[in-house]
Amino acid sequence: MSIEICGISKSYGSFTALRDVQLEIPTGQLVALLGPSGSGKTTLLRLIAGLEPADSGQVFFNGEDHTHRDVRERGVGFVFQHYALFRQMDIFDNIAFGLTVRPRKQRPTKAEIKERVHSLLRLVQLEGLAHRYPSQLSGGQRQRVALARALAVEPKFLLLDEPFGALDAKVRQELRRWLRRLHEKLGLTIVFVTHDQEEALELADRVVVMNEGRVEQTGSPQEVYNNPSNPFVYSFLGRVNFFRGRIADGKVKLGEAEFAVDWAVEDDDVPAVGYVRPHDVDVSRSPQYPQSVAAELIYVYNLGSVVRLELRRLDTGEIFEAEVSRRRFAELSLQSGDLLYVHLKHVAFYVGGHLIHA
Ligand SMILES: Nc1ncnc2c1ncn2[C@@H]1O[C@H](COP(=O)(O)OP(=O)(O)OP(=O)(O)O)[C@@H](O)[C@H]1O
Repeated sequence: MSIEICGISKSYGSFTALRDVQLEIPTGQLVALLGPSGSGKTTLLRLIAGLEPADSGQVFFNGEDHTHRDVRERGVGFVFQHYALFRQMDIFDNIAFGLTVRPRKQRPTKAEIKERVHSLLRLVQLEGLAHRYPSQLSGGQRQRVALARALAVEPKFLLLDEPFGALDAKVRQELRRWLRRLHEKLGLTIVFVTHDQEEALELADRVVVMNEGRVEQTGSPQEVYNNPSNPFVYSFLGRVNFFRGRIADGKVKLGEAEFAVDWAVEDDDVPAVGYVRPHDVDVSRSPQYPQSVAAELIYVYNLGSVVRLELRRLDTGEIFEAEVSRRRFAELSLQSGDLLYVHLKHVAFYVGGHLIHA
C-alpha cells in the first residue's frame, strides 16, 4: 500500500506543527521519519493513521483519497513507544484482541484465531510464551508482542512511533535487525518515527528528515548522509564540523585554507560556511597539501574502532573534530598538545543556506 501526503498542514492554536508537508511513500518500503524533538514526526504519523484531522491537504492510500476517513476505515496497525499491552491478559489474548473484538460477522472462528496467533508468535519468535503475562516478559519481548498484536488484524501498513525508544542500546540493536528481517519477509509498508539518526540510517530504505514541521529532505540513507540538501540535514545526520569563511574570486577561504569553487555571482565577498565530517579530516605531522592548516591536539577520545581527536585551528582558533583509525592513531603516536596539520578532504560549502559544490 502506497501512501501519499499532499500539502498537509496542521496547527495547534497559534503553533504550526506541520507546514505544507509533501511526501510519497511507495508500497513495501521501510521509511523513517527522522527529526529533532518537536519537529512534527508524531503529528504526521497520527495524521496518516487518521487519529488527528489535518487543517488542510490530503492523504491518499494507493491513490485513493482517505483524508476524511476515520481511523477504523484506514486499516492501519500502530505500535507506540510505551507498548500498552493489556496487563490482565496473557500474550495469546493480547495478540488476539483485535480479532476477538470484531463484529460477529467479520470475526474469524476460534480455531482461525488460534492458528493466526500461533503463526504470529512464530513470526516474532515468541513461541512458547503464549500464556505468560506482559509483566513476565522483557521490554524487547513486550515490544515484539505489541508488533504481533498490530499485525494480527492484517493492516494495510504499519506505523511505529519510536517503537524501541524505551529500550536499552543492545536490545534496540537486536530489535532493529529483527524488524528489518520482518519487513523483508512481509513486504509490508512500514513508517517509523525516530529521533535517532543511527537507527534511521541503519534500518530504513528511505529517510524523511523533518525540522520545524517541514520535510527538509527525503532520500535513501546514502543520499541524505552523503548529499545533505541543506545545513540542517548536514548537522542533524552524523557529526559534523563547520567552519565560517568567505567566498571571493571563485574561492572559499576558511581561515588560511582556500578552496576553488564554481561560484559566478557578481557581488563578491559573501559569507560561506564549510561543513566537514570528522572522518573527512586528514591528520598528519607535516603539511601534506597547500590547503593544510595547523592545529593543536587538545583531547583524545578512544571510541573503540576509531579515535576521535579534538583540535584547535591555529589560524582561526576554531575547535573541531577529526576521526582516525586506531592504526593511524598508533602510527602518529599522538598526544594532547601536539602540533598537527589537517587537510579537509570533503567540504560542503553553503552560501545563504544553499549548497554550492566544491
Ligand atoms: N495536542 C497538541 N496540542 C498542542 N500542541 C501540540 C499537540 N500535539 C503536538 N503539539 C506540538 O506540536 C509539535 C510537534 O509535536 P510532535 O509530537 O509531532 O513532535 P515530534 O517530532 O514527534 O517530537 P518528539 O520526538 O519529541 O516526540 C510540538 O511542539 C508539540 O508540542
